[in-house]
Amino acid sequence: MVSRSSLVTLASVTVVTGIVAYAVYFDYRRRNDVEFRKKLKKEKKKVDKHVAQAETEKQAASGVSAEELRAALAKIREEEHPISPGESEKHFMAQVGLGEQFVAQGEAFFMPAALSFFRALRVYPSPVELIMLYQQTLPEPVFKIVMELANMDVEDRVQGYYNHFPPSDMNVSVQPSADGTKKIIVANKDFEEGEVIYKELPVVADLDMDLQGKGTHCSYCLRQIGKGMTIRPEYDSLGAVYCSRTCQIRSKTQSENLLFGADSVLPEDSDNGLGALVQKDRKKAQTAFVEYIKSKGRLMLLLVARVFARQIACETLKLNPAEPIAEYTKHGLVETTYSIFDHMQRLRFVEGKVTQDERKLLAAVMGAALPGVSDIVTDERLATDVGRMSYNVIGICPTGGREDRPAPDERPEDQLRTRTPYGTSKQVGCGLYLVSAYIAHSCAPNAKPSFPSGTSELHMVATQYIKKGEEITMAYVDVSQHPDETPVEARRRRRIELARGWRFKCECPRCGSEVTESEERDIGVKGDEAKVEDVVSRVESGNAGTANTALD
Ligand SMILES: C[S@+](CC[C@H](N)C(=O)[O-])C[C@H]1O[C@@H](n2cnc3c(N)ncnc32)[C@H](O)[C@@H]1O
Repeated sequence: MVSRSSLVTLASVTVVTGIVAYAVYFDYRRRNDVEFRKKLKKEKKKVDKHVAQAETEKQAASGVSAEELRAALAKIREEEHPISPGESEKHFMAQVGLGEQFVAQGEAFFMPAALSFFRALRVYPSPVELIMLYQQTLPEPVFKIVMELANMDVEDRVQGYYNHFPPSDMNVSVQPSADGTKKIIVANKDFEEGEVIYKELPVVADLDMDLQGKGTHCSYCLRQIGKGMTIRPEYDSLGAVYCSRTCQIRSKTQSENLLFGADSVLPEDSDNGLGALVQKDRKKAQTAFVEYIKSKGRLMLLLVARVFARQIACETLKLNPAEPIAEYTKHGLVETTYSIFDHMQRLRFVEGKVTQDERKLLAAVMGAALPGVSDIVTDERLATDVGRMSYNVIGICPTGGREDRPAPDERPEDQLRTRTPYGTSKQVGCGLYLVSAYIAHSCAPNAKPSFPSGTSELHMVATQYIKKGEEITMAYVDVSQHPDETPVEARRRRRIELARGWRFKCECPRCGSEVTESEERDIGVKGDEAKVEDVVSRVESGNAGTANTALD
């Protein structure tokens, strides 16, 4: 048997790697396509039949050297990878078939057999399920080779993440902090004061609730729109408006259609009339969700919904052979190396609060657009993602922000806080910026986010000379001293805001030199309560534990 702890790790690791990407499609097929289910059953039967024969041929350990496995893995990685779910399914079936044939040839063919089974595993949406099936059906040496390969593959992928992220043209890299407890952003070259270090677009962004649907700002890029210049789609339950067709199309493709639109989510030829069938339910579910988030001001829930929708959109776009995938990859609509899920998983967070009703409302919207996908909205995942979102979003304040934001009516400790040196009260909305999320707070920062194009495009600007290798910092809160404050009061305000919003006691050099012992008390937090997901810290410390030792 595969041990439970190994399976849990494997499950999470495979989720981290983004193999989950195909799940949306496969899950849909499994539920809705009788032929597909039959095919899977047939494959299992073939494998079962083989077991009886393989039982008599059981070998000892794989005995394949690490070098040999690494070379084989490198070769497999160079092979063309199927992109569309249709291609993946074909590839899966072909590789399982090949593997069986090799196994039937006997021991001398165990290595090529294992390579085929491993190729199949790489594209299968529920790898843990398949591994369990492999364990029951494959000769032990073949199973061991498959597991060794899978293990190497996952480890390389997870550990290789920071070789791809941030993209090299952003002039910064992610490095461990001096005490090794977190990750920080470091400059890859020198920057003069006032120079733009990098520009970044948000993965998701939204207007504050009071501006939603008002017609004054673009719902996608958040730009202020002149009177009479708005594009208002015919149907949109959130009341979105746009400044241009480009914004409308990007928004629709990424998340708006699935959450608040009326068009079919699947391309026409894969739709099978589903679109027309679900239209009524869709409108009802959307209206209930919109009413809820507007009345409760649940901006973070809306942003998380957009992340879910964007992930699904990435998968459904791959279903459309008429659309060149390269186009979408160029605009970041389809990720090929690491998915949005991979990125999200690594963000630091404090667990968020989500009610059962909220989960049901969102699941209903998603399920009505694409039956089957609501399963990905679990209580646990939603709470973590809402926590991650609240913890990492940056306030968008073009030209220094606005003055007419309604004062929040929650208690200070429950108010929405976004990272912005201008103060959340000045923002028009907020967004999740993957690179900027890694920047630590300082009360004497060397950089600041600005929005010179009047949109959600963030420019990280050096506010002083920054030397190559130096850590980049920004202020999460307004660190200036207001006219009605003494220096002690200003310090206390910013430290309390940091404690309430991000649950840490600021340890920046300025606080280190200014804060007296008596001021240390009463800010509501002792150390740092934020965390990264267990599986991420385990994998990053090289402790994944998924090797062939997974056998009890
Ligand atoms: C620099 S890290 C970047 C987060 C990154 N995603 C990670 O995995 O470590 C940001 C975290 O460091 C801590 N932090 C940031 N600025 C800090 C400060 N001035 N004093 C103490 N802790 C700070 C907080 O826990 C914050 O969540």
